[in-house]
Amino acid sequence: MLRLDGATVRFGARAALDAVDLEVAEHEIVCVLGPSGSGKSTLLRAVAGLQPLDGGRVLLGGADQSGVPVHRRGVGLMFQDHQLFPQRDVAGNVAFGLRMHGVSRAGQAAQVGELLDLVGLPGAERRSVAELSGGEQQRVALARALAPRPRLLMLDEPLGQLDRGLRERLVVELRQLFGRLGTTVLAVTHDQGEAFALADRVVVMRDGRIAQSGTPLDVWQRPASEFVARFLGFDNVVPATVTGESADTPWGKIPVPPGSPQGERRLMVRPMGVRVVPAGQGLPCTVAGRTFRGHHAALLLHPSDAPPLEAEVPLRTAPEPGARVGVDFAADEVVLLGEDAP
Ligand SMILES: Nc1ncnc2c1ncn2[C@@H]1O[C@H](COP(=O)(O)OP(=O)(O)OP(=O)(O)O)[C@@H](O)[C@H]1O
Repeated sequence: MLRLDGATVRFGARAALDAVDLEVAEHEIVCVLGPSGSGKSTLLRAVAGLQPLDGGRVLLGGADQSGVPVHRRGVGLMFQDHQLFPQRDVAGNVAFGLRMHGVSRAGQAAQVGELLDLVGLPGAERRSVAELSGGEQQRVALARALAPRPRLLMLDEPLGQLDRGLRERLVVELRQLFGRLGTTVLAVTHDQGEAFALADRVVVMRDGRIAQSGTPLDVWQRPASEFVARFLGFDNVVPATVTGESADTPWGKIPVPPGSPQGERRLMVRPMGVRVVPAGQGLPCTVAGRTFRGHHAALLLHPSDAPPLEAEVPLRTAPEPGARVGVDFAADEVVLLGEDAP
C-alpha cells in the first residue's frame, strides 16, 4: 500500500528524515513512535505530499508520488491541530470531503449518518461542534477523515489533547473500527501506551531514522537497543560481559537466557525480573522509594556500589522505604541489547 524508499528531508544541514525505508501493507495499522523532534510529523507530511522530499521516493499502491499534489494522493489526514469548522454543525463538518468529491446531497446525508453511527455519535448531525466535548470533537474529526474512504488514513497524535481515561477507551474503539472497515492506518504519537494499544506494528524513530520496527509484543519484549529500551521506560541498563549463560555486571553475576550473544554488551533487566529476597541473600540493596501502581508496586532500590534498580513487586509483599533487602535476577527478564544505529 505504502512504501518509502530512502525518503530524505533536510532542513538546513539537518536531516529530519534520513534515508527512511518503510512499508505499510493493506489493512495494516502502523504507529510511528519517538521522542520530540525525531521526525514523526515530517514522515507523515512527506507521505501526504505536504513536505517535498530531498531524496528517495514515496510510493502509494506502487505508484511514485513525486509531483502528485495532496488532494490527488487519496490519503486521509487527521492532525491534532486539524480544527473543525466551528460555524458548521457536525454534519457540515463530516460532509466536507464528500462535497469536495461531488457527492449528491442525499448521498452525503446517508453517508454522514453511517459515519456518525460508526464513530459512536448517532443522530449528532445537527449539533454544533462548539458544544461538543473534546472526545466528541475527536470523533467528528475522525468521521470527517474517513468520509472520502481514503486508501490510507494518517493520524498525527490523534488523541493527543484528550485526558487519559478517554484516550484509553477511544484507542480500543479506534482499533476495532479500523479492523471492521479494513482501513490502512499510519499514525504517529509520542505516547507509547497509545501506539502499543492501536498498532499491528510499531516503528520507533530516532533522529530521522528507524531505530526499531516490529509488533508491539516484539518491541516490548526485545527492545533492539539501549535507546529503544530507555524510550520505553526501561532504565535498568548496564554494561555487561556475557560468558555462557551468565553475565558480569555492576550488580554482580546475573543469569542470562540460553543462546544469548556473548562478550561485551549492554544488558537490560525488566523490573519484573528484579526479585526481592531476604536481606543477607543476593545483592544487598536499600529500598529508596516505593510507588503504588494499581496491581503492583514499583520499587527504587539502591545497591551500595552500583547503579540503582527498578523492581516490580506484588503490593502485599512490597517492603517499606528504608528497608534493607536482597535482590536476585530472573534470566527470562534479562535482554541483551544491540548497538544503536550510528
Ligand atoms: N519547517 C521546518 N523548518 C525547519 N526545521 C524543521 C521544520 N519542520 C521540522 N523541523 C525539524 O525537523 C526535525 C523533526 O521534526 P518533526 O516535527 O518531524 O519531529 P516530531 O518527531 O514530529 O516531533 P514532535 O513529537 O515534537 O511533533 C526537528 O528537529 C524539527 O526541528
